[in-house]
Amino acid sequence: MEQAPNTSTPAQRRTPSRRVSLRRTEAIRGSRSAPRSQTGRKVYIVDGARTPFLRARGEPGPFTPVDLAVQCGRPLLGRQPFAPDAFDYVILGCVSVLADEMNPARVAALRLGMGEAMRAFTVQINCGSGMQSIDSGFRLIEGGQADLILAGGAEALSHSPLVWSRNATRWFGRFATARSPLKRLAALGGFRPNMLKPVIGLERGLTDPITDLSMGRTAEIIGHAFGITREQADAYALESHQRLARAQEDGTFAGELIPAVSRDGQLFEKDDGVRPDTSMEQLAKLKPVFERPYGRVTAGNSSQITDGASWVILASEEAVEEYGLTPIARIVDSEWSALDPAVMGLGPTICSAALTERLGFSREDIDLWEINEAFAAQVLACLAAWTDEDYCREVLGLEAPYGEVPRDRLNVDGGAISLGHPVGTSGNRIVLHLANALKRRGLRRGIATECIGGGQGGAMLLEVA
Ligand SMILES: CC(=O)SCCNC(=O)CCNC(=O)[C@H](O)C(C)(C)COP(=O)(O)OP(=O)(O)OC[C@H]1O[C@@H](n2cnc3c(N)ncnc32)[C@H](O)[C@@H]1OP(=O)(O)O
Repeated sequence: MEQAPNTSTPAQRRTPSRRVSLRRTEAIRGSRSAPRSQTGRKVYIVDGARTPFLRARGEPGPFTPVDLAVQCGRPLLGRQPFAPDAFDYVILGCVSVLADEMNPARVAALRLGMGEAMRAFTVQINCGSGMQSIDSGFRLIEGGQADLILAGGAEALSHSPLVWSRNATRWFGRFATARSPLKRLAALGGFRPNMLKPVIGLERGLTDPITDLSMGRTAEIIGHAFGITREQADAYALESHQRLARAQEDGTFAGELIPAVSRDGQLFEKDDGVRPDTSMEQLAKLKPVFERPYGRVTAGNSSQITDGASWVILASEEAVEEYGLTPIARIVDSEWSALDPAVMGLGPTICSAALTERLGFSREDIDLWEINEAFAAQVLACLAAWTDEDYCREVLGLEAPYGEVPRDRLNVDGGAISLGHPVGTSGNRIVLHLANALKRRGLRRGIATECIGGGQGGAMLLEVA
């Protein structure tokens, strides 16, 4: 394992420089949660659905986060043998909440006709939000406080709010509160054209506020530390597109993907980020985006900026019996970890290893993996870390390397590089897809895991019921 480089971006140079060292991740050992007993009630994933994932194309897309949640939520609720008001809670992950959709969980619940008595809350833990919503529901059912929960993620990155500079906000405030025409005229005099330049919301949102590193830069850091080459990252990205294209062709997403219709009647049936015809040659032509000229992270091997929503229905054993539901998979347990934000992409290595260790499983006991593809270099760095003796000993506290995850067991139907990454949704989608993929392939046990901007990781272990 190489020491990470001490490189700096112009943004970093404005602030005191910060040494980035993987050794600092040792601190994460203190952040693992204490072993939990397995005496809680059983929690099942009984159904779920998502919208097509639609690329953000530089202008607000046809759906807001709540629109998306409603688009796949309505048919999903319609195919259940119970009424929508039978749920105990609606929980929704959403990172970029729109000002006119505050607490989107509750807005979605009401628009879905789940009744005024429906309790609903929104969770935000950056890219972990969609998985956090499932975990929050899991804990409520496990602890006996609920029997049926609708847990989702909804994100419309194309609608990311624009953030104006402080000067502009101050000026808008003064102008809006000026009580007389004279005062309004005076306030108008303070206007400067450069105030119209927004601090773009999405770019800031994809930059860590503590280290001032973009998410792409954090992938470069760990890619460099674990010796991931540009060719390896491109080959991984190519395979992601090929796998998604194959899954789309062979009907893998039937039932999981529900078409969406915009207010002006346009039908969206398929994920539109996939490039079935991309090649190593085309990928090789793309310039590094985050570290020029020698970096390995390009538009071709990064997750795409996308709009999309996903829901899963969680049920207790009692609810399964009462409504005659057919479980897809059981949530066995979950784990969260925290680490240096500059190497946030390694989050999955820590929480997944801690989860299997706590449950008495080894890496070989896991039949399928969904590791959210934030960046190819980031996923590959995680895989390399698990085979690195020093990393496994020093960071994960393991006596031997955690082991290799075979590529044919990982992200078998593509991932965020080909499909897109609506950040508050992806964690939900990978859990739903893992459950379906385990069942379809007749496999037993899987882990869905993801890195989380800000320096965290989340993992959830499922078993086919
Ligand atoms: C915790 C976490 O999960 S962290 C992750 C959070 N998410 C992120 O950080 C998002 C990461 N992704 C990004 O920021 C953006 O996708 C970027 C900056 C990498 C690229 O953005 P854009 O430049 O808008 O990408 P875009 O899709 O337009 O592609 C740029 C070019 O590459 C080309 N391209 C992209 N992918 C491919 C491909 N697979 N094959 C061939 N060409 C490709 C496009 O055609 C385009 O070419 P053009 O300019 O000639 O039209």
